[in-house]
Amino acid sequence: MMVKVKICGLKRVADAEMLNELRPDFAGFIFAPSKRQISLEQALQIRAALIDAIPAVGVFVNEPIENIVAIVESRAIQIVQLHGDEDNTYIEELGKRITLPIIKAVAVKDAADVKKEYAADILLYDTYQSGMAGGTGKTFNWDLLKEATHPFFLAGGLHAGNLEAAIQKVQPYAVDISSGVETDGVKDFEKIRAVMEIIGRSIK
Ligand SMILES: O=C(O)c1ccccc1NCC(=O)[C@H](O)[C@H](O)COP(=O)(O)O
Repeated sequence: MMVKVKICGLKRVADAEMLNELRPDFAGFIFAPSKRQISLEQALQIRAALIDAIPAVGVFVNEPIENIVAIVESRAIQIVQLHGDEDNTYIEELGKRITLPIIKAVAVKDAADVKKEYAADILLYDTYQSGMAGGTGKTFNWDLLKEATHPFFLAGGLHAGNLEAAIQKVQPYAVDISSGVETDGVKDFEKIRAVMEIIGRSIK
C-alpha cells in the first residue's frame, strides 16, 4: 500500500491549486499561532478552491472546544488535528461534539511518549522542540517509533531528501510535511512534486 501524504500549512488559494494537480491525500490548515496560521475566512476560501477528494485537516493547539466546533460547523475542515497538550478528557469531550475523525499529535522526547495511548482515531508523531508546537522543520530519533503499536503519521523535518529513508525505517501510515516543501516560507510546487514522486515509488 502506498504511504499517504499530508501537506500542511496551506496559506493561499494558489497552494490549493498546487495540491489539486499533485494530489496528496490531505491538506493542513493551521488555526494555531504560527507563521502559517490562517483565519476561518481564509480557510473557507482555500477549502473552496481544493478538490473534494483532498480532505482539509484543521490543526489546533489547546483550542477551546467551542471554537473547534464552530470551525467544523463551517465545513472548512473534514478532519481535526490536536497539536498541543490535549489529554484524553479533552479528546473525549471533543469527540462527543463532532463526528469528524481526530488526529492527536504527540511531540516525541522519549519512548514513553510513543507508548502512551490516546482516545483519538490516529496518532501523529512529531519532533519535540521547546516553545514550538509544530512546524519545526527538524527530525527526531525515529528509533523511538519501534515502540509504536498502531498505524501513525510521521512528521518533523521531512523533505524529498530524507523521505525514502524515513518510510523504509519507520513504515508510517502517512507522512506529514510542511517546512520541507516550502521556499522562503511559501509552498513550492517542485518540492511537493518531488515528494509525490518518492511516495509514488514507495510500497509499504
Ligand atoms: O506548521 C506549523 O507552523 C504548526 C504550528 C503549530 C502547531 C502545528 C503546526 N504544524 C503541524 C503540522 O502538522 C506540521 O506539518 C508538522 O508539525 C511538521 O512540520 P515540519 O517539521 O515543518 O514539516
